[in-house]
Amino acid sequence: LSTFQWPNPLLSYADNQLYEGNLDLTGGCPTRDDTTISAQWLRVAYHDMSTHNVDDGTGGLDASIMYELDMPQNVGEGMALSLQDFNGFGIVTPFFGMADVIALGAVFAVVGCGGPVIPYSAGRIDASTAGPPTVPQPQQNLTTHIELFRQQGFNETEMIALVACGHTLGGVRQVDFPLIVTDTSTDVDTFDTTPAYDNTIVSQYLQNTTQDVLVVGPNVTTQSDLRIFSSDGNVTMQSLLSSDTFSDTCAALLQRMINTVPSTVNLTDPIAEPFQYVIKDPFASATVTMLWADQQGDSFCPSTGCSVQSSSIQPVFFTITGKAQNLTASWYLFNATINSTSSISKFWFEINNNDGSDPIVVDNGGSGFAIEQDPSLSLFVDFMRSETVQLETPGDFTAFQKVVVAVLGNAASATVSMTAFTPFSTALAPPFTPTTTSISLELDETNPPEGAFTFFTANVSFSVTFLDITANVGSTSLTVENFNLAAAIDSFTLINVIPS
Ligand code: HEM
Repeated sequence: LSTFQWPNPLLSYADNQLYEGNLDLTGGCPTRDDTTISAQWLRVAYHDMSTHNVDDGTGGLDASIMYELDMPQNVGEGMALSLQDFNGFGIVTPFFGMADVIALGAVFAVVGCGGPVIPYSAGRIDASTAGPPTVPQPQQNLTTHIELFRQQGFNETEMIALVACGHTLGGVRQVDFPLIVTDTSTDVDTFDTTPAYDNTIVSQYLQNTTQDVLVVGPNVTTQSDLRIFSSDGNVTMQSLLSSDTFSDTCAALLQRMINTVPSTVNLTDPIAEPFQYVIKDPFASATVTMLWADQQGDSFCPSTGCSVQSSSIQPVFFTITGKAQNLTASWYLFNATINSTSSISKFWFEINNNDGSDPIVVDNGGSGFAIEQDPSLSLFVDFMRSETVQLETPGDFTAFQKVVVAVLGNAASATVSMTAFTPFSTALAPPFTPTTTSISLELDETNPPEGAFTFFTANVSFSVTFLDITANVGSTSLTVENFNLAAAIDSFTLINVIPS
């Protein structure tokens, strides 16, 4: 059973991205530009983190890499390409920025090529300027590398392992490092013979069969992997010959790497398993019931709560992160009709195994899933009245969301507005920054007031994913923050307008 306390928008969103999200480009460890997408994503995460300074707590994984691509240490087409991938996913939100996406990318990179599942935390804060040029470069000496890794928070042993944990993927690109890869017929000289996230980088190094050009390349000055790997007499590399040790060591070090953030930033607890799924064992003949209580003072529901059984069950399609953990799960869906006068104060669930055992109560750690409401002023997005409108004229297709907001209270005199968040940047190159626009809502002519509710509406573009909605009545103001429009539109009515 889950220990996750609802509501927690950041943890919920991170959990959803990790287990059911869009970042699934790395499954099967696909090749791109003669390296792998995973290699490109992991390198971005390391370079972004490399601006950390343990001495003053500044820098770290903060998306400052978006402003650092012209620094020589960040050469390579994989950098801009990866950031374009991340922008294109459109998953940044007002509370989940590019730095969180870069860190999530590292998790997907490693698991996509068969490596361990790195427990993921969210909550990074995006920088708006470049950090210092502190990414290690191959021509620097060992003393410099030890000092750069110390500044990033890693000791010498950790430095050796972390480089091996990185250089199990990808390789060195000839056009960017012509003095390291001298054969101009080579595009990318890979560090080892397998694209997989495995310890071949270690075994081939120890067997003297390595092809890593940062070990055996023609230029002694740029043999940085050789200097680093051998710096403790190969003791650390020997320990990584065990694939379990390699996997565990890399998972721990890469988790620390992606959690290296400015000291002012607080990350969530790590997500090591999906906490939205409270039924852990397959309950073959289980019945799942949703219960709810009405607002205090009203007595529409019996004291045991109103209840409804799940109306349908859908399979959960897990990302590679879930698949790597051998997870299977189902969504139980509910259709509850709630009395508009007595309303709802909280809901919870009961799972009955139908085998004579006591039902399992899922009630958010005892408090229930509380819905806060102020009877003098409340608002919500009305999923039933909201529409996805598609206009199909020959040669032209436009679509938008008609968002309908229900306002309870003295709504005739209300003014309603919203801030719309668009995650995608239309820039062709980094930095990619989201945009917000202000929209005022009008009284909805097509939906006259009903019960105690008045309906307001505005059209928003398809690229908008999150809304902050504010209603003002007299001196009272109410804002619903971070409404996930992208998730809601699945439930909107689809209207196709095809002019004759
Ligand atoms: C002294 C430290 C390091 C040096 C000097 C170094 C240097 C390099 C160089 C020169 C490349 C070739 C880049 C290109 O051609 O695009 C490279 C690639 C790469 N590095 Fe490092 N690196 C270091 C540490 C790390 C660490 C700690 C990680 C991650 C944990 C890492 C991850 C990667 C990855 C995944 C690639 C392959 C990129 C691709 O194939 O697109 N490196 N590194």
